[in-house]
Amino acid sequence: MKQTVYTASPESQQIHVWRLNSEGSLTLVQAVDVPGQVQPMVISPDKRFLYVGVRPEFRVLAYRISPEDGALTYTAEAALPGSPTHISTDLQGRFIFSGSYNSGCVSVTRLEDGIPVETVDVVEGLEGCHSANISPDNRTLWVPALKQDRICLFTLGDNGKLEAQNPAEITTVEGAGPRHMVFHPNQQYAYVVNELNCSVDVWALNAPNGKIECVQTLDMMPADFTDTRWGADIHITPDGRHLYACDRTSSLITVFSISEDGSVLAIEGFQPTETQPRGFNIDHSGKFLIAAGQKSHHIALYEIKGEQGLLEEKGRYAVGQGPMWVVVNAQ
Ligand SMILES: O=C1O[C@H](COP(=O)(O)O)[C@@H](O)[C@H](O)[C@H]1O
Repeated sequence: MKQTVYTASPESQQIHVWRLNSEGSLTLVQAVDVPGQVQPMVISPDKRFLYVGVRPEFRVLAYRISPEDGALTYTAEAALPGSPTHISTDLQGRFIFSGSYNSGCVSVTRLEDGIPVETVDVVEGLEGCHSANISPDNRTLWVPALKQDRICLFTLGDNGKLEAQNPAEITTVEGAGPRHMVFHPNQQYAYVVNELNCSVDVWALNAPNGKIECVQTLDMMPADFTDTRWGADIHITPDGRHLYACDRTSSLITVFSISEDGSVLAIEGFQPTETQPRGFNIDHSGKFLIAAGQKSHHIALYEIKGEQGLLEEKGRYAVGQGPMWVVVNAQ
């Protein structure tokens, strides 16, 4: 398996393309100058395109990915109705979703043979909208509205229209601030990092009462932490055994183990990382984690070790200014 890591650095308007070597190192393949401050990124399900959200002119750009070395070639773009805070696609590569914190909306952009064409729906009134996450059955879009302590649930139509479900939302405790989330590979649980109180909620997708239910809430900070909580990102290994979430004030990545059925998390340790880790990701073999330091202007590569999934640093690399998003492609 050939793997490529992409990092976005909005302050220097660059994407860095890295080959992930199997022994645990990165080799720079390309530094791409982007026409705008590049923030969120996602790879198309068929692995042919990297989509990136840019500002101050709100757009999604599509870069074609070279099957040889992962290098990028600018291909197309489409306008977005709000500043892109997070972007993702549906599992069939028919639509791009963009969540906008500052504009308080989520939008759907139609793709034609991988090319972004037009906005087909916008839902407003989602204060602090921080991400858009399609469920493993490609049917329900989960959209955390951080400032409203709720996650809105929409059914994705074949035409890309979003229809509020009944019930239309699930709610966190007051002041939690749901931000990013991931699904367990067994499709039974979702894990949400809450930015403002630095907790992680475990949501059962098919609770016995037929509802989506929060079955565990865990404080992700060390017991003696008293500073301002500022959670950011969350990722799970492909085998569903380990979960990681980061806090930007402490520059820590919290390491969780996950019970066999996915329902229970336990904290295994805390990994100090690059300053202000706003984004990180895990490779497709589940062996490596790459974290971006928004204030250190470096990324760090870690090996995921043993039963507990603790992290061992393998190297750190200078990137552009203000790196904040990491995605990994496997070809
Ligand atoms: O994590 C955060 O994100 C929001 C939105 O970010 P933006 O990059 O889309 O402007 C930010 O305003 C908030 O302060 C921060 O904690």
